[in-house]
Amino acid sequence: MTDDHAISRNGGSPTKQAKLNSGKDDRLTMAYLGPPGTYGEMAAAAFKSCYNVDIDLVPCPSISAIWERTANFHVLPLENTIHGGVTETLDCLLSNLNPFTEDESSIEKVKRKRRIVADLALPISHCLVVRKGTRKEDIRWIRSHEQALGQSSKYLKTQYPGVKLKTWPSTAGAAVTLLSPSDEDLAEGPGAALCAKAAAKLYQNELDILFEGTQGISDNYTRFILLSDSKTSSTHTPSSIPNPNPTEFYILPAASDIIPFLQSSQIRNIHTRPTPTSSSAQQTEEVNSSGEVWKYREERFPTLYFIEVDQQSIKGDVAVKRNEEGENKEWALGKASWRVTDTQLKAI
Ligand SMILES: O=C(O)C(=O)C[C@]1(C(=O)O)C=C[C@@H](O)C=C1
Repeated sequence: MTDDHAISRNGGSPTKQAKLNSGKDDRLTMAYLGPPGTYGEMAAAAFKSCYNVDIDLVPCPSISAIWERTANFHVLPLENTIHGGVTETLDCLLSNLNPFTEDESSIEKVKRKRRIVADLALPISHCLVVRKGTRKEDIRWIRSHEQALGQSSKYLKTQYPGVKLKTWPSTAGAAVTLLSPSDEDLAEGPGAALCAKAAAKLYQNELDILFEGTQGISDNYTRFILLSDSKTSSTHTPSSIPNPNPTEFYILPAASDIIPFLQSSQIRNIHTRPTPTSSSAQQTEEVNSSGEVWKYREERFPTLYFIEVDQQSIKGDVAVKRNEEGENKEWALGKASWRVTDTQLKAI
């Protein structure tokens, strides 16, 4: 597997990237969040195990780098039991609603064709790791992915009040920074990282686990989604059991677009994200009684909606509406038609 820092410096090995970009290499590729020891790596291994063909795992240095990477499959964390939606993932998915432009680059066209095909719920438990010899009372800062810090916020507030929290694109990447600290880190004193036990084990000669389970509860899960383009999903079928109750995903540009879904189906989930550059902002304003120009909420706080709908509950109206209004009104982002089960996950 490629070293994460090599990727962040070089954008991946030139030969491999050239092959991925050219599409001439027949081998299938799956982009996920590296370096080794991330939860994303575990999710990718689980999705990969459901295919009967060999798939090259392509580690990427951040969630947005996964989205920018050309590959047959993309593995993204979507939501977490404690900390909710993974904002970087939602922003990547919602960027598919950007207005189409004539001079759109080929990667933009490729990104528009990606659809969600499967999901899994990975159990998440974080370890607090330090360089060997560092004691609890020495720790001046703690680094991890925003989600791991958020999931552990109660523990961090009570056990490490006043300690500086630093974000990093991945949990395992945060642990790696302890191995060769930057000048800035050294100046701030000894630090710690939150990561999976798998990452702590990879560096067990250099790192110690000071505490296991910083998220505080045992039933903590992160849901990962698998995306692929229609050509890949039509030619490669997973061996996993189809989801008996699949869900469909949509991006909606206005809150009012949720109404037909509310009337005609069961909504399982709604995530919202601000979109300052969104074309959905309405250019309407009126003068209020004190002569002040009142701008509508949509204009000052433009928002996109990512909704998940129970497919079996969708009644005719939404289906008809979909055909009538097409992709200008709403964007279908695919369907989780299969799932890696908890039993399959345990076996990996
Ligand atoms: O940093 C990692 O190890 C990841 O796989 C990312 C990620 C996330 O984005 O939510 C995945 C699972 C955990 O919730 C923490 C971090």
